[in-house]
Amino acid sequence: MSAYSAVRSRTSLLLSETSCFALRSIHVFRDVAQLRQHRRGLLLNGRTVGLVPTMGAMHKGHISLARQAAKENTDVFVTIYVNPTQFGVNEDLDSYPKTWDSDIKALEELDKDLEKSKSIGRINAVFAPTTKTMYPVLPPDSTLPGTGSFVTITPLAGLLEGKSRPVFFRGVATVCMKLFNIVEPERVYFGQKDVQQTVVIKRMVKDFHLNTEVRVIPTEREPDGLAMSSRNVYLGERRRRMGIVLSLALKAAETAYKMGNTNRDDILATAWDVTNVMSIQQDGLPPTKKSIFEVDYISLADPDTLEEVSEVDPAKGAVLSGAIKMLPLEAEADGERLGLGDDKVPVRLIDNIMLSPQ
Ligand SMILES: Nc1ncnc2c1ncn2[C@@H]1O[C@H](COP(=O)(O)OP(=O)(O)OP(=O)(O)O)[C@@H](O)[C@H]1O
Ligand SMILES: CC(C)(CO)[C@@H](O)C(=O)[O-]
Ligand code: BAL
Repeated sequence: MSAYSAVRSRTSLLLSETSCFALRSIHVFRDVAQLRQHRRGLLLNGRTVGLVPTMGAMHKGHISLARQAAKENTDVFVTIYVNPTQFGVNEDLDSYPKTWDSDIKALEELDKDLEKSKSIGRINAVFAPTTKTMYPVLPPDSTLPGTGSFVTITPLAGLLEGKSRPVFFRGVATVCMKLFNIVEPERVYFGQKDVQQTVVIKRMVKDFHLNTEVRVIPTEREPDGLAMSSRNVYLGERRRRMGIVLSLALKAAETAYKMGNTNRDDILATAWDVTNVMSIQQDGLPPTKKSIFEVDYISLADPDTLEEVSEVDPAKGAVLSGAIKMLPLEAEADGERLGLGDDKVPVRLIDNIMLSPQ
């Protein structure tokens, strides 16, 4: 076993047994009290904390959030917690990818890079709580109306993603309120990819007078335009190729807007043309070649309220967003590279483009 993997496996062991330990320069906390004590020390030394909430399964999108946080704060705290209350009862909580060792490795590599580049900020801590820590009184409830202490942000939480995932934003707002209360960060970092989440969190911070600044960081994409997402590991080569349909559709609609079109029907028709053509093409293929997807929604909405607009106000711009479901493959082709779960898991992909004010 290499020295590195020895450290890593020791880490996994320690994670399950202790409440706080240090990985080279990064502190790992499991409990609230130790984290608060550590955070208070930073505050007394005039240091600032940027919080990056994640569910782990790190990719370049997460790293870009942490990198930005290190530009604007002396210390970055990353949380890794797969929050049960944001998953509906039939959603993918149990199969959500968990990659602790490679997550920590990615954060350590980022931290080394920050040290080399003499960044003002460094990765200071990882908070990886247990569910008993995050939900200390009642077990997490994913049903509606649900029992427990929740933060609900209406009507925002019921729009767009909220129509298909009715408990999602209640769970997100609730866990983020807990994380913000525990860490008391100067700034919190969220990705543009989950645009509705950023709008919900900004509303929560404003309505509850939370003493933190919400920073939204651009979407990291693969070279062909697919938004990076932890769930992309479920896409084998065939579904992965088809996964770009949403970003292509949104790009086409953005082009219509940039050419001066502000009418909803015209802008959205451009996006639907792309999804319809690609869908018809797939329908004509044999089961070993096709990759079928369903469009959940394509939306053109106000950037603050996320209510649908019939005309883009050029002074304000709009959010163009969508969600598709990549369905399981009907049949596997010989020698085909499959994704995690052998392409049998339906995968929800979301994406958006901000139509900027003109
Ligand atoms: N491609 C991306 N670019 C920038 N930020 C991202 C990207 N993907 C995720 N993030 C942000 O990282 C944070 C943590 O997200 P999360 O751990 O859920 O990863 P994810 O890739 O969004 O996973 P999922 O597959 O569940 O959508 C969120 O603020 C999210 O918006
Ligand atoms: C913000 C978040 C970490 C809350 O669990 C999650 O919704 C995510 O990863 O985007
Ligand atoms: N990235 C948001 C978390 C989720 O989709 O469950």
